[in-house]
Amino acid sequence: MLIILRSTMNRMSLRRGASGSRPTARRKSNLSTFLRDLNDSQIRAVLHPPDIPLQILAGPGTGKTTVLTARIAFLISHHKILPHRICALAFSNKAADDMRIRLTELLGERSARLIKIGTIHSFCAAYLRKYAAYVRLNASWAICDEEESRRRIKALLQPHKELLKSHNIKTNSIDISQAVSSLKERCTSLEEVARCLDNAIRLANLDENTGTESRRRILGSVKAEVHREYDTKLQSANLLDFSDLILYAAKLFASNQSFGLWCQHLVVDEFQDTDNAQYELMRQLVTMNRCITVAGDPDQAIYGWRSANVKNFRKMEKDFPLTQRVHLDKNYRSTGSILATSRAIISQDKTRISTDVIAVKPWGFTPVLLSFAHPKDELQFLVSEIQRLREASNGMLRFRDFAVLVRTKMQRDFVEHMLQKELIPNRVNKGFGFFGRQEVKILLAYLELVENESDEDAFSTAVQHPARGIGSATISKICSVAQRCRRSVLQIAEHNSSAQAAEELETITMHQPARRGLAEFTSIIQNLRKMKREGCSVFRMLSYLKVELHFEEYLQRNYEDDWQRRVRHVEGLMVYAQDLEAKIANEQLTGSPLQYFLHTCKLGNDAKTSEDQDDFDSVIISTCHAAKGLEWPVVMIPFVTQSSYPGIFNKKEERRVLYVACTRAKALLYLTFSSTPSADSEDGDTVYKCSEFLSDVISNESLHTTQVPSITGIDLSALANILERTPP
Ligand SMILES: Nc1ncnc2c1ncn2[C@@H]1O[C@H](COP(=O)(O)OP(=O)(O)OP(=O)(O)O)[C@@H](O)[C@H]1O
Repeated sequence: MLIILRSTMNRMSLRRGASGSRPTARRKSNLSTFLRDLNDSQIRAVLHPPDIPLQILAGPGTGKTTVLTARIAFLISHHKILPHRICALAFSNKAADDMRIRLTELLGERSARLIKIGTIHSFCAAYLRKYAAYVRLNASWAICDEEESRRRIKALLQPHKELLKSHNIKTNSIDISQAVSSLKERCTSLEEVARCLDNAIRLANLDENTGTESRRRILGSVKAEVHREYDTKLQSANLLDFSDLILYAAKLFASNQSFGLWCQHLVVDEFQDTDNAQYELMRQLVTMNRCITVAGDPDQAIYGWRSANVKNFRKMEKDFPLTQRVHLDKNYRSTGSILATSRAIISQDKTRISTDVIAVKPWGFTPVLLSFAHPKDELQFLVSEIQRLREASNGMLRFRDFAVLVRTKMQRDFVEHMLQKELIPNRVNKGFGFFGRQEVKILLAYLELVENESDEDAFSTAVQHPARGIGSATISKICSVAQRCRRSVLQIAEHNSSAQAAEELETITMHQPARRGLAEFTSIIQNLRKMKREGCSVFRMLSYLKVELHFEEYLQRNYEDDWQRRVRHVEGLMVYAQDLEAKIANEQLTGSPLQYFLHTCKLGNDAKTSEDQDDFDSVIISTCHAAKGLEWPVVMIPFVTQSSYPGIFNKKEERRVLYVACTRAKALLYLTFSSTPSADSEDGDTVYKCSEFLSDVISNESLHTTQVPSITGIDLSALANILERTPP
């Protein structure tokens, strides 16, 4: 079969030769040159017939993403599938951006722009903007992000606290938030969620038991009631959380199969991390054409805590009985020694489906494993090692070639603080994203209220920043009036609703300055609405806000230490708005530009910002989860103690987390730990042990060393060879 496939490629090259330097021909040449560099299994996956469902199963660094990109290019250029009839779902915005960049190189900008590439959430949002009415959504619906969702659940849990306490039941809003999203991610439809909630509440009412059983049911009933109330409140505020996006889109596709007709091929990366609801949506999307390609690695399934279900590989085989598999087994990223050490970690799990890989690169430098007395010494060592390697490599290694991967946010802050103290340029890789910064959130809140006047959260943030003498007590009274009178919170604030509401509002005690402040606030919102009606761009709305709120002075007054940085973030937001406008000018936009902008911000916390540009030379600090799909020449993993890996979490999944982290390294890997309390512990006297996941590494001397690599002379050439760089 491969001979036939290779001859297809040759024909493509021949055609290129005949047609000279025409752009299309050049692109074909790009693709055929690209295909020529792939190995046999990769080629088999790229050229697999489009109408036979395909699973690409492979370990880390084996080229899954590379192959998916080439497959899309091949579907378009060889099988003549129109670009806009292909849907490619990536796990993150960054991964989607990278895929589009690679496809632009292979197919040219015009074709690449037409392919529907994005995260599953942004894909759902686009559909729901266009067809909101089909699933009974108000057209101006907005997105409730994780932070807001948690805040809402915390408030709803409050009234149940007494009951829980009286039964000695310990829980908190984080547990309940997780239960809410986990139920939505496990279910495959909104109806199923409703049925599960009904059942939980019915069971609790039937309960006549005492003791543990009774406590379990009370907790179940509280979870279900909070969940139900949370959903009702979201509905009345015209909001969808991230899980709702999937469930509503699934409802849309289930309601009418023709919605999925356009999709002639669905491509899914990181399939191991899809949950049940997402799988169901994908299944519905391809019900008609049944053409689907997925790629994934069960060893890299690290989102089980978010209900990702690795069994979806089997489910797919059942739903699409013709499914075939291609295994990729050559790792192009890491050296042999890094892979061997990583394998010693993951192979401890005897129940895993083995997807072992062979290193294409040489054995290289043995991973460094070191213990320290204290975390400060540990980080000090990493800092001096970064400096030493940069200098010793004569500039071949730059700051951006180093990544420090951590397990928790507290560890991340600790590392960030240390690097800053030592004047090492650094940046945090997603997670605590750009759109979560306070100054950005304030401006977005004003715009959110313009788009959705029922958004109480946006109202609360906007009306209090800058301060107008309106406190949280007044805000919650305004919100209560809105709920009682069934009006939007903005209508109440504007005195622009029923006589009953006006009367109720008069009873709220507000000092004169606060009344004036509220009037000024509503007039700003009115002006913004007028701008929106007149078709003003989001950029102009932001410019207006910046001036009207004297925002720079506000930041200067309130953030003495770092106001300049915050001003830069505001400028960054405005550039983002401008870029997006340029982008949508070429696209068929669904919904209003402002709604599109706001949805993109909510879904784009991991999107590339100006700081992410390749020319920004800084050490990356990332959680292991956020490092998925990425790679760096040097990876340092501090705090590899038993209390962090696995800590209190699921052992199998945490082992995979450490495995994913190690396999991000191309040439050098450092694993360190300290015996005194780790950065995320307040536990003064405990002695920490090295993670049990490293026991097989420790017992095998060929898999680790306590000597740091010398990278002078011959070693420097070896490093250059591994990284395919020119030695200095
Ligand atoms: N045939 C090949 N020849 C040379 N390099 C390759 C080949 N295939 C992939 N690579 C390189 O290997 C590295 C890993 O590829 P890619 O990111 O596509 O792998 P992956 O399987 O998606 O990785 P992971 O699942 O670990 O994120 C990249 O630097 C890529 O350019």
